[in-house]
Amino acid sequence: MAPNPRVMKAFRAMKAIGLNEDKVKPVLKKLLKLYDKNWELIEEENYRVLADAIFDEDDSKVSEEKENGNQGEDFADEAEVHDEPERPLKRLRPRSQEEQASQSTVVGTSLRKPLLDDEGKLGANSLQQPPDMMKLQSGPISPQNHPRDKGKQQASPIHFGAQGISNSYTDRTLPYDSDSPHVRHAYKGKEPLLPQVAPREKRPVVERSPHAVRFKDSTVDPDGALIPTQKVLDSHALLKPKDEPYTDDLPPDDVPRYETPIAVIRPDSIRKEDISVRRILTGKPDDQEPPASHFAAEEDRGGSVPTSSSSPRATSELAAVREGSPANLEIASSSLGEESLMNVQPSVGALKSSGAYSALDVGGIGKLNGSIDTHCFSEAAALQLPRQIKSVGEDTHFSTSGSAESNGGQELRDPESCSLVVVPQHQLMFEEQRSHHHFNDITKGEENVEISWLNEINHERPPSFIYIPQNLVFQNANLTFTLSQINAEDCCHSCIVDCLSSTSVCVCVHETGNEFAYTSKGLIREDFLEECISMTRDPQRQCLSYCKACPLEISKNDECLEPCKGHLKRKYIKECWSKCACHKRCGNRVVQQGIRCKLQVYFTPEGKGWGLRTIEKLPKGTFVCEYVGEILTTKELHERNVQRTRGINNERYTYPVLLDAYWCLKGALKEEEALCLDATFYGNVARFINHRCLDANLIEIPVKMETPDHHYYHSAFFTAREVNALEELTWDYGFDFDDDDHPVEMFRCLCGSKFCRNMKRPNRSKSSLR
Ligand SMILES: C[S@@+](CC[C@H](N)C(=O)[O-])C[C@H]1O[C@@H](n2cnc3c(N)ncnc32)[C@H](O)[C@@H]1O
Repeated sequence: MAPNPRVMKAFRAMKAIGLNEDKVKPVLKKLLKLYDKNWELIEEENYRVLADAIFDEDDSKVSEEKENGNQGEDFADEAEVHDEPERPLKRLRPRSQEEQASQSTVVGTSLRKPLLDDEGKLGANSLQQPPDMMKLQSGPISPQNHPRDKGKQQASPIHFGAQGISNSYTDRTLPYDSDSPHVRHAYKGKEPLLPQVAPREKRPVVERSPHAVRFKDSTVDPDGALIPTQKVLDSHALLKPKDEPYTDDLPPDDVPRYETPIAVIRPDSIRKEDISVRRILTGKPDDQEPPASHFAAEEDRGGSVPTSSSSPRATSELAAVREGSPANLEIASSSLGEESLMNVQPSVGALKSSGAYSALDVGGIGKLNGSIDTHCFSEAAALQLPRQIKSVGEDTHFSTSGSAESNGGQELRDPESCSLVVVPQHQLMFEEQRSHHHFNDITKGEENVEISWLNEINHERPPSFIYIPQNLVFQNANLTFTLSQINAEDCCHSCIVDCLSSTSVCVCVHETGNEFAYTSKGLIREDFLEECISMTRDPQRQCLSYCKACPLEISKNDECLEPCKGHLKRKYIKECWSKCACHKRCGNRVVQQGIRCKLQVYFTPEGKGWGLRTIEKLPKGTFVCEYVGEILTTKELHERNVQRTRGINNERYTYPVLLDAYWCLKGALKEEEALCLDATFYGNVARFINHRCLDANLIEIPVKMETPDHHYYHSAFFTAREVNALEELTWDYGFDFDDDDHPVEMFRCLCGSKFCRNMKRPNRSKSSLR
């Protein structure tokens, strides 16, 4: 006779909580008798009464259990079960009573280890639990977190407490009924977090417990969270007597370690009030996300998200990314600081098809083979990635009722629906470490310092560009940095270490009036700086020179060559370089040392887009950064501008810097010598410096280094005054806003300076016009 499916189901439910058939059979028989074969009563609440009865029996009548355990009996025929009424093993009580009972009735019960099923798999919820959690379970269950209080309870993995546990079934275990939406879990001593959401402890079980079993095949936990499960290769490693207590001891060396990753993907049903959601933002304007500062503040409060550096996880992780659908990668962290992170390793393919790929490309992050470490969100905070995890809960049909049997993790395994990237533990650890601190570094590690970016205003992310720390020739620029080109008289030979403190006269200062531009503290000398500032700002002191045939005008290829509009003559700095005898750290080498101050790219609240600010106070004369970009000839620049106006390559452009300080010194420049820098596609952090009319806090000063040719030099920014921490760094682009002939479209100036030259700006007050 075919086995009764209800019996089989009861067995399965009990097996999931570590009760084998031998134990279940006799009790089930009794219950059937007792309830007059009313299966509904037995099946109710995931066989609660059955489990309770077994535990009661277990606790009080060990010997009786043997007697009742008629293992040979066939449950297929329920009619064979005695009709004789018996004392109920456990009465179904009203909830209030049950709660009381569970609070008061604490009996010692040994730990039960989840058993393997027939296939050698662990039960769907057979997650081990670390000792700290076990302890928590030994306390009384409170009405607030009573598992039956739907909407308040938090789910838990199937497990048993480490010490004495309540005799209440709900207190000690939770049968996982794949068909039942009523999954109940007890989590004593914890505030309930979410309805239908796996508890914090559940996800990172493997992470927290080095010897925990790792799972491979995906299944869905009762809360809809995805829990990959693993077929255990060596089941002996896990086959232990059911009642054997858990141990914290590491498994012996001969026990195979299961390195297969575990990951849990949460549906978006997570209540935001219950958790701190660290979300990788979408580009969607309607997606309201907490600002990055919120996250940072949360961490400052000893928040729940540890950094990877402080708590590297003990396992690899796995994540599902739904191809082709925008998604939301989330990190959830509870206020309890329990479960904290989700490491997401979306496939590059999936990212490419979404907005994530371009997001990752910012600062070259995408080069990290698509690995996203969401740890870094304490720093990164607002990096935008597609909504992927959200769709896991909604679109990929992961059952929130947790039907492992019905889903069986199929969605995860289905290449059509999800793209899984399984990252071996060692690799993840490496990538984590590698990417954690660099994830939000817009320089992608190219500078001495990391430069984070932050958008507290909206969901825009920094524009895509390739970060280069030094200028690169685009194509036709005539630049040769040969040593032979550098004359001996342009280099210092008698300086030993630091030219600034050298007793001999450094020849490198010949060009700059026999005075170094720098102080021993690495700042620009006050008088040098003031001279530069006044030559730039003071119209009386401005010295313009005019080319006979201006390269800028020639590059326009107009039929009628326009006269030169004039080029500002400027002071410049000459730094020592490779052919000099001094030390690399010589005081006359500042710009070539690269960025030293703490900077941040941030989204300006005034509507100027992204901007650059300092996050530390900067003294006057501090070198901030160089303007780095592609070195173009003016002709190449003109061609780019034409393309932009025609809508080709018309992304938001930066304003190229003309390297024109010496144009008039050499007579007519050859086409390939008239140079400029364009940071639109390749550039450094200077591309984010916004314009401010006249009283900008940065001044740009030409710096000569490796080439004696005047047509090429470095363009370096120094602070024109002391700049406070968090102040935006600005630079006067030198625009004439009324020049309709400007090669690139002029923006409406929002600099806020009382000297603003943009007469058409909307908020210009009459007083400022006077
Ligand atoms: C070199 S980029 C600076 C970075 C730019 N804000 C961004 O988001 O990438 C120059 C562009 O910034 C904006 N911008 C710079 N200064 C501005 C100002 N004072 N007022 C309004 N927009 C400004 C303009 O859109 C301009 O085209």
